Amino acid sequence: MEYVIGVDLGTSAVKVLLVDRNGQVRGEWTESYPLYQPHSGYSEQRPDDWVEKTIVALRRVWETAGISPESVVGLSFSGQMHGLVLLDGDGNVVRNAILWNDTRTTAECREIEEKVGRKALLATAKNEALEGFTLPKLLWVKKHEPHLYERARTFLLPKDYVRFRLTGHIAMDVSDAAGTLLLDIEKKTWSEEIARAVDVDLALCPPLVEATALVGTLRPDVAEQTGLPASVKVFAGGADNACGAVGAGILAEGKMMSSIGTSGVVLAYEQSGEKDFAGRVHYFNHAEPDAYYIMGVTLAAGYSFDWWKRTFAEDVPFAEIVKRAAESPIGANGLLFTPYLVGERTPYADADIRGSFIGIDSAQTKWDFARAVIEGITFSLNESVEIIKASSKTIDSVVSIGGGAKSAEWLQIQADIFGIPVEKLKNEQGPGLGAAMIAACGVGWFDSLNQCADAFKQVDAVVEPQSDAVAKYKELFSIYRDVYPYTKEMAKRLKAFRP
Ligand SMILES: Nc1ncnc2c1ncn2[C@@H]1O[C@H](COP(=O)(O)OP(=O)(O)O)[C@@H](O)[C@H]1O
Ligand SMILES: O=C(CO)[C@@H](O)[C@H](O)COP(=O)(O)O
Repeated sequence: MEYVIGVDLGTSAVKVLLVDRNGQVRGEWTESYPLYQPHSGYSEQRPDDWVEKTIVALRRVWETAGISPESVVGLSFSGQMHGLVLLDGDGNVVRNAILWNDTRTTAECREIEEKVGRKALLATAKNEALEGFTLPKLLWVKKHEPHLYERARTFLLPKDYVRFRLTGHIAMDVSDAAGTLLLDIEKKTWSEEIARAVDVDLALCPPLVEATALVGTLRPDVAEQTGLPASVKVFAGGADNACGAVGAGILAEGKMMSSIGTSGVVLAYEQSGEKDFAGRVHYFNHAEPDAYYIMGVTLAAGYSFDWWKRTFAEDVPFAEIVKRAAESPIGANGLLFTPYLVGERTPYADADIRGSFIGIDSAQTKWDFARAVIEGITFSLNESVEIIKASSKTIDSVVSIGGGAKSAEWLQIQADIFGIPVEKLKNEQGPGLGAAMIAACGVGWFDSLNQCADAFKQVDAVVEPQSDAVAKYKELFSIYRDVYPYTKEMAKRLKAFRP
């Protein structure tokens, strides 16, 4: 039996899946790494942590599955998007990576809007200047750490850096490059116009490849460390949301995905790259060549849940917290939560907003708070569902992936808040599966990602919305929506007191 490997470089951990020709997951291994948040709004990771942990996970996955490593024929990647990795001329990392959920770059976003022009930005990059994207981070380093910027010769995104270290080849795939704000989304080339306007040398941009492209094989030293054969074919791979969409079979119009990882994402397939969504949603190239997707992003989805657990119930496992939270009624006995712990993206592009609990009552317990957190995260995702529905897409169901899809109770809350049936897959690791599917097509097992998805995607259950719950959540959602405008100015005034 032959196998392929999908590596998902997430924000909380690297998750490696070993998959056979029938799409059965034969092995899984996860290695976590720290996130550094020295100030409010800052979020960094050490790129070499990603490499070290990926190498450990690649060895452990075949060892624990008890297979011969010689039977692994292909490998590909899915990665957290937008993070800036700067390399010097010798391929060494110049500073810690600045991640997608780092919001220190509001001034740089305004600078991009002013110099490129919002109209030109939306025509070429198809997206607004948001703090999370890569170009504002590049400009921040240029302004605040000029000595480091001068040393930089190339910039990469997180999974591209790991792939470079594993194969020795420098490249960035188009689906991830779409999140830099430097890509001409329709032409799939670096935009000279944007680079010139903000005075960034295009020589910093790496060669572009499709997510499905073969980029090389493993370096001999990496083969030795991982125990895998040096002949393993390595395919570029894509942005985690693009790969999540591949793994969830979002490869045709009318299909939608919700992902609750560290971030929260609601995504829909888009055949054309020529539309104008006026920046209301992110509009990126898919991992499938010549396809696109639109999505809305909640910055702190699983991250809010993580924060709550860390702060109020450290020793209680996630699954147990969800179970206890589900015992609290819909609306958590009158408590509402907004998940703006690190600012927000969709629908409020606001780096200064912070979260709230509204309606605290002496009768509430800590499990009401847990329920409010879970509901608040899902309300935030529902803002994106509403925008996508309004963009004239007919959506019959949503495929749920990510850590948040592990709990049946949370899947029911998603179905009830979205008012749409929610599909649960056998394995919630959509991005890792999508990466494995890219490798499976690359080594010739399938002719197309669509054909591979038909064989690999395994729906475990469909969770139907319950009409009583849908009605109650509709009412709660309208209260939830009022919290942002009422707290916006207060959050700005509190900024001076944040660490
Ligand atoms: N059993 C569970 N039930 C619900 N949510 C969970 C469970 N286990 C983990 N999570 C949530 O999933 C998140 C991790 O999801 P994951 O998709 O692995 O994230 P990432 O890709 O960002 O590393 C955690 O932050 C946590 O909030
Ligand atoms: O910034 C975005 C998408 O624009 C995030 O979705 C990142 O891609 C990180 O994803 P997770 O670690 O939550 O999977």
